[in-house]
Amino acid sequence: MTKAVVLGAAGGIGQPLSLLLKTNPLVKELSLYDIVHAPGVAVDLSHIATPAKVEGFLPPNDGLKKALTGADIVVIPAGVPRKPGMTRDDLFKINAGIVRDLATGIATVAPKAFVLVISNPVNSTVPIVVEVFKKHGVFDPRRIFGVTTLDVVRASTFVSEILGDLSLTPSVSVPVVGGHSGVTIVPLLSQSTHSLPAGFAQSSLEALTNRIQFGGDEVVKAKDGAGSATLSMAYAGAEFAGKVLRALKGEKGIVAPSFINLAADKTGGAALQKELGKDLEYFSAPVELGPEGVVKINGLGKLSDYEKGLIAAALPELETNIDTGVSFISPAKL
Ligand SMILES: NC(=O)c1ccc[n+]([C@@H]2O[C@H](COP(=O)([O-])OP(=O)(O)OC[C@H]3O[C@@H](n4cnc5c(N)ncnc54)[C@H](O)[C@@H]3O)[C@@H](O)[C@H]2O)c1
Ligand SMILES: O=C(O)C[C@H](O)C(=O)O
Repeated sequence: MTKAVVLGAAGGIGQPLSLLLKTNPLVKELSLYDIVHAPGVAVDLSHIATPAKVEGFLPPNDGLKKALTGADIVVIPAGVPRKPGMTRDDLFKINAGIVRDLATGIATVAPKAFVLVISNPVNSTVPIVVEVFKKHGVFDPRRIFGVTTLDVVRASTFVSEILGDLSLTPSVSVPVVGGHSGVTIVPLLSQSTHSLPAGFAQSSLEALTNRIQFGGDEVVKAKDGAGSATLSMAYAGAEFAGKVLRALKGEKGIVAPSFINLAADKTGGAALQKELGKDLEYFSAPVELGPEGVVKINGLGKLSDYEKGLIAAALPELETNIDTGVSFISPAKL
């Protein structure tokens, strides 16, 4: 009986993500929690003819506790989205407290659940969840994930557009590593399953890289004050959750990039830190998933000189973002 929980389920991401989870045959129970509207969203979804039993909860009467009881996987899209002119870091003031409180609930009620963090800024909110779990003595680095799948989805789409054939998109795979904001998003286009056209200019490569790094801004601008990516994020979140669920069921060899604590695989994490030349505690890298979460952190593979430069440019901002998250919960550590 696999139980999935969405925290922030009535929001722009939460609703379509809950819809997609309701259609996933591996989900047998789906609990929706939000500070508003979750019971209504749950009743609506409950009429869909798929196996998952859906329930919705609000904060009163121990709603969070009831939603989380027995959870196997918890996805968190709770929090405020960007408006034009804002960076993801501008969301920290509000979202840090939201994520801390929800993480406290998970650490108390469902400490063994897989936690998938969507709320921005991911580079800081994941360390917040980890520090909360450490404080409760229930931290398992293999089970806490920052969802960076939207960057991978964008990279596949944009490369397919350049190749002039969107039908290729499902098979185009580009590793995207680092973190989830601006220059910390590092697409490794030299490792794309589908090569860019012969003679693709360096200036075009830089423009494509920039588009992947700032794809979120493209949506924020187009929505013109009405928020950020919701539908593409719901798709990406359901993709990643689907992989975690398949791994949980015992399927082997599933690999997906995710922003994780590098203690999840001590050997792979140390090797990655060596490659980076920096003892970062967190990084988004391709990880192999298993029934207990992260099995193996893969290295970066062969990088072009341009990609080496992108990684070097990402490291200082990543380090600052991580410190911001850690010190929000554990100021004495820094
Ligand atoms: N990781 C990514 O790639 C990615 C992509 C897109 C958006 N995001 C982030 O996801 C978050 C949500 O975006 P959105 O567009 O769905 O926003 P939204 O405002 O539409 O929805 C957020 C939901 O969270 C709920 N919420 C607020 N505080 C809560 C709490 N304490 N407990 C439970 N629910 C609470 C709100 O009521 C709302 O329903 C934002 O922080 C956004 O930046 C991340
Ligand atoms: O850009 C944002 O603020 C939302 C999200 O992180 C995205 O990449 O679309």
